[in-house]
Amino acid sequence: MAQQPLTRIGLAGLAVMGQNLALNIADKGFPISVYNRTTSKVDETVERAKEEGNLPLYGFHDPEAFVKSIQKPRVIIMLVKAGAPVDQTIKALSAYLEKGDCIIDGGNEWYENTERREKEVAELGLLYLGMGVSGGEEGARRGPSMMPGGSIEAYKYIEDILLKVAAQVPDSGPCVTYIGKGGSGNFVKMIHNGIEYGDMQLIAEAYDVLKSVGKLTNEELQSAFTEWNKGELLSFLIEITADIFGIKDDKGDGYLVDKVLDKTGMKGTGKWTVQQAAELSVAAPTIEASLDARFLSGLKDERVEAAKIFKSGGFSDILTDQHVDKKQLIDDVRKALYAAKICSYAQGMNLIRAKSVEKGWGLELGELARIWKGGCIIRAIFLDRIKQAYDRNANLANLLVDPEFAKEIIDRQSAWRRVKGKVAG
Ligand SMILES: NC(=O)C1=CN([C@@H]2O[C@H](COP(=O)(O)OP(=O)(O)OC[C@H]3O[C@@H](n4cnc5c(N)ncnc54)[C@H](OP(=O)(O)O)[C@@H]3O)[C@@H](O)[C@H]2O)C=CC1
Ligand SMILES: O=C(CO)[C@H](O)[C@H](O)COP(=O)(O)O
Repeated sequence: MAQQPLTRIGLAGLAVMGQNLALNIADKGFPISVYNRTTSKVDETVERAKEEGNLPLYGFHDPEAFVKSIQKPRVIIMLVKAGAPVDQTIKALSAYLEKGDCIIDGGNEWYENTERREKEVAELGLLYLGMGVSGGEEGARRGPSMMPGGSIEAYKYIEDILLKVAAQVPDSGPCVTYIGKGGSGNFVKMIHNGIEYGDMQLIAEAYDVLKSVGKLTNEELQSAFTEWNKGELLSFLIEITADIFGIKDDKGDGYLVDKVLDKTGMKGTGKWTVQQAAELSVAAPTIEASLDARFLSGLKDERVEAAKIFKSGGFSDILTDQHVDKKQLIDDVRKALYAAKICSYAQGMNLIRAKSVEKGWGLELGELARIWKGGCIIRAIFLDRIKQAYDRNANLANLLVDPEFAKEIIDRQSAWRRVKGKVAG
């Protein structure tokens, strides 16, 4: 490889997130060195950098050459699988790092692992950040939401990069801020994911009510969700839900959504959120129910067997014969979904507040709502209202008692009750 000037930053771990974040950083004009344990991914990333506009991205097959290609103090972002792979990557890189250099874990890591590693690398004179990154492949490439926590000195080294690489929201700025000390960045990202679980479950239940009780067709479902996405529910998850109803199965007849197996798993952040809720004695019923729903959805074979047993025992489909005013039901479900969403976010924010008090992190909840407004999976217009609630009162005990949210819940309770009634049959 020809001699090249030292790069500004390094990134190790070139799967979906790492590859796209590295290209994003290069695209914003910061020369970057990249490395991956399996070297074919290095070559793949270098090839993409060429194709996507000759971006200043340089690949290395060997950790020593990789580390030495970065200007001092060196900053390296890791985007590898959480757990042991992070320890192994730190070990491989720290052999060549020098005092004052900095390691950033951009993965979905358990916050206590970050706190342990921060102490371990401090013994080598290295700085450490745990930085949650949200937005999936597209967000990483075009602008994610990032939640860096740990060494403020390390954050200052790369603040200029993060501010440019993050999603930019016109009225509220880049979707990144220094979160706080220790593992706070990972903790906040974990709760973000718990909220994401809650959002996805609420949308799934809204879909189920409209389909099972309202007998809406996919065209009607798409139209309802598209309308919802123009108002208070405007969000990435509602937008992609509307889109999926319009996609035809390219391998057979009908719509893709009707062919998708109703079975899911999870990688762990939602489970950690619920475990933390129990540890902190904070009620988080929506997030807990969404985790339970994932457990149950995984038991597809058992559910099919159970349905046969109940049907043969005379348990009929109680929803079939209800009279339904579709327009009224769509409107009621929209209001119920919004009210339930307020409750779910209130639970997530309560968890962050409780942990912040326990750890002395001093987290600013309004600022978290601001950096979730763009780039991340839970991005939504609704986060503006949460930011405003904390601007009105930074010490708000619960989002539900903010006067505006309280009014929104009260205004929607009749609709919410009607949906409950319809579902109960
Ligand atoms: N995928 C997503 O949409 C999102 C993921 N995240 C988080 O970001 C992180 C990266 O995610 P993603 O890009 O999906 O990648 P994966 O979580 O699938 O991890 C794959 C990467 O980890 C590396 N790796 C695995 N084991 C080791 C090891 N023992 N030593 C060194 N490297 C190892 C792989 O290297 P190799 O190629 O050699 O196997 C590869 O680079 C994870 O923590 C994930 O939870 C966060 C937000 C969204
Ligand atoms: O972190 C994320 C977004 O912010 C990813 O969506 C993550 O992959 C969530 O995984 P799962 O739902 O399987 O736990």
